[in-house]
Amino acid sequence: MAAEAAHPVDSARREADEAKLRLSGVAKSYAGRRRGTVQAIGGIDLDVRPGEFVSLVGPSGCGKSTLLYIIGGFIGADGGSVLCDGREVSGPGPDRGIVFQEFALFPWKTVLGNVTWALARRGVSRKDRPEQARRLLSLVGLDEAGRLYPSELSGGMKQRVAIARTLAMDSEVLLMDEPFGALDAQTRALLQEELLRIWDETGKTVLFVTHSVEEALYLSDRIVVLSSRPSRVRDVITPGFPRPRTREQVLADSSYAALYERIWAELREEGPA
Ligand SMILES: Nc1ncnc2c1ncn2[C@@H]1O[C@H](COP(=O)(O)OP(=O)(O)OP(=O)(O)O)[C@@H](O)[C@H]1O
Repeated sequence: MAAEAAHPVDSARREADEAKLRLSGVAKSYAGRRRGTVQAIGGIDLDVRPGEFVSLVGPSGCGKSTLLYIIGGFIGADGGSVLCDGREVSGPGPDRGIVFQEFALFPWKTVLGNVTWALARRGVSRKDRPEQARRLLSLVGLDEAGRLYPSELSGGMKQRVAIARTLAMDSEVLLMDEPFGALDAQTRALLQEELLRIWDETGKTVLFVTHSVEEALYLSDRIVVLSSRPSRVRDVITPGFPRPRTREQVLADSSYAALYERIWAELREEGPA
């Protein structure tokens, strides 16, 4: 006997239950000193599934960073709700790690010290920290750099340490705010490849803010295009390039050019915030 087709309402409910992150009507305004109230986010609904890689693109100033900080629990929303694993987010938590564009390392600690700090915060025993820190540094390609200080590192190396430190927290959700925005093109391409490898190895759920349509297309399962301020979800694109993927395969895919043009056309229409 043929299997019964799932009832559409049941499958919608199951998908919702499985959401790692669930944003419902998230809104945020800032009280400006000179400009009056700035309504940054107008009401965002979005579900992110466990292990999914989702990118957020949108015009400058539309509230992408704000949204990430709300999900991280660093600032509160004025309206709506954010659920992580079905629990309301009310502040920062070990289930959500954040990587910023600016590397935010402790300059007085070595590379190893920066990563060990995060392991200590997570409650890893003193005995196990050096071994785990070395494993994480190896994962981001920094086996030899443990004794160096941040001032001795290139931008790309600093960002690798920042990623290792966030991985040390072992958060299931990684919130990444233009993590490669300050890097040169070659380093950026290398780190994109490494991020995909790490994501594949660790199964993290990633929400990734970027200004680069190429980057979003290469990395993501889904791309969320936000409108200009007060931002809403304007479009959600599922590129569907096979995984594991290489940049060359993605660029050569017959649907790449049309997707690229579609996202750019939407961003052009929205204009700057
Ligand atoms: N602390 C704040 N106080 C007042 N206004 C703020 C504050 N933070 C952000 N804003 C305003 O809220 C809006 C959204 O800012 P946000 O940095 O979240 O946008 P973004 O999409 O990440 O920008 P970009 O693409 O340029 O990085 C902007 O108009 C910004 O000026």
